Amino acid sequence: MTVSTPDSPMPSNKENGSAQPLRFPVICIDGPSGAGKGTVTWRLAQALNYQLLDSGALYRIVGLKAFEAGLITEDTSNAIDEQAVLALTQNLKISFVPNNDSGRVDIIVNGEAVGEQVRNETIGGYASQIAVFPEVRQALLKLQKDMATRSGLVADGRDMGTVVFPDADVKVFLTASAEARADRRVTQLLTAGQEADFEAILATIKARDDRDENRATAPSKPAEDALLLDSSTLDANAVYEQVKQHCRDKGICFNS
Ligand SMILES: Nc1ncnc2c1ncn2[C@@H]1O[C@H](COP(=O)(O)OP(=O)(O)O)[C@@H](O)[C@H]1O
Ligand SMILES: Nc1ccn([C@@H]2O[C@H](COP(=O)(O)OP(=O)(O)O)[C@@H](O)[C@H]2O)c(=O)n1
Repeated sequence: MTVSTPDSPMPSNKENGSAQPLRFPVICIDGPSGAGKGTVTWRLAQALNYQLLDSGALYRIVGLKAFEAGLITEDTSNAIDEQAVLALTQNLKISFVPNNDSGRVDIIVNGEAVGEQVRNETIGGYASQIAVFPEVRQALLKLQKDMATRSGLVADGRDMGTVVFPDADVKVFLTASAEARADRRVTQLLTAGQEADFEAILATIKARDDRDENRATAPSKPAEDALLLDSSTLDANAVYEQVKQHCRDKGICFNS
């Protein structure tokens, strides 16, 4: 699998000691579904002119393709063929293109744009089913690391601060209660003109949390040096301001 993004010419804007080689800053935003990671990641990437890594999109694409290939079925008790998912993963060519209208990246797979369907909860569930496979995670590791070699990076996921970028300049683990996160999903779906059942959404969020937190490889958990931020009672702006201040404390320079 390969991933590309539009080249960014921005050099490091982290204060750099003259004895150290120039390296690009990395900011990791990890946490469970609906915590607000994507929202704060987008704002940081915009403000800093950094690239954005939506690592969840990688797992979602693999989950979607595995489903389309018949490797995942609706019945979650059926075993999934890890080697077949791995082979499929290795053949994917993915690129991310920032989309100012949606405030997320558009995902291009093998030259074709993937629709918004990839963001839905069903595909999120498929993603978490294939995300337990160590070899699939390994196949996605190098390309994620490579994204930090071209410019500053804001990376959104579950294991950005623990596994992919353990030496990152800034690590944040953003949480919120399952109820607050389900409530946000309901609002999101209703705003998009879709139906939303709070109890059903809460149940799927809890099931995904459980799978992500309890898998053996790269479970979702805060890095030891991460700032823990509970957004249950904070609006998106307050979260952004707190994360921005933490970035400043860690030496990241904002122009405004
Ligand atoms: N602090 C917040 N308070 C309320 N709603 C929020 C907050 N942060 C994000 N949202 C909204 O919640 C939904 C999920 O946010 P998102 O950033 O996609 O979360 P994640 O990437 O962690 O799954 C979106 O509709 C977003 O606008
Ligand atoms: N770094 C990552 C990112 C996502 N994932 C998996 O991919 C799924 C979808 O991630 P996502 O970030 O798109 O999900 P949301 O938080 O947006 O709902 C997660 O539930 C995880 O199972 C992962 O294992 N590691």
